[in-house]
Amino acid sequence: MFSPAYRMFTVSATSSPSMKLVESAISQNQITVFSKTTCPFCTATKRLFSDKFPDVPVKILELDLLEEGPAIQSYLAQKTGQRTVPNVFVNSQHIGGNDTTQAAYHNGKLSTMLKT
Ligand SMILES: N[C@@H](CCC(=O)N[C@@H](CS)C(=O)NCC(=O)O)C(=O)O
Repeated sequence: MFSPAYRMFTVSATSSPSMKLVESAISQNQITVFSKTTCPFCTATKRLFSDKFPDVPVKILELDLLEEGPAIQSYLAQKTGQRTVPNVFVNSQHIGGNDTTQAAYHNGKLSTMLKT
């Protein structure tokens, strides 16, 4: 029914190393930030979590330092519709970028999610 090329695409799209890395990071950590070391919005997000939620560990993946960074960014775009960093997850839920993360802090959503 499906051509071999279609099957190859489907298999790689559902079991790629970048997908596994992303899915395991967000399922195993309360907070995951996909970041780049050169990105000022990422710095603001990381600072928010370290300043306001110092007791909650944050998993940070710096995509510009990882060989699989571009593949991770592509998978995140496919998963969330968001191509930019930072790309933030809390309790496996997609929060968004820095703007939405800052807003979620100011409206109390982050505190509720992190029960602090
Ligand atoms: N409004 C976004 C801005 C994010 C943004 O522009 N990030 C830049 C890096 S500073 C980006 O992802 N550029 C594309 C890329 O690095 O691939 C937010 O609040 O997160």
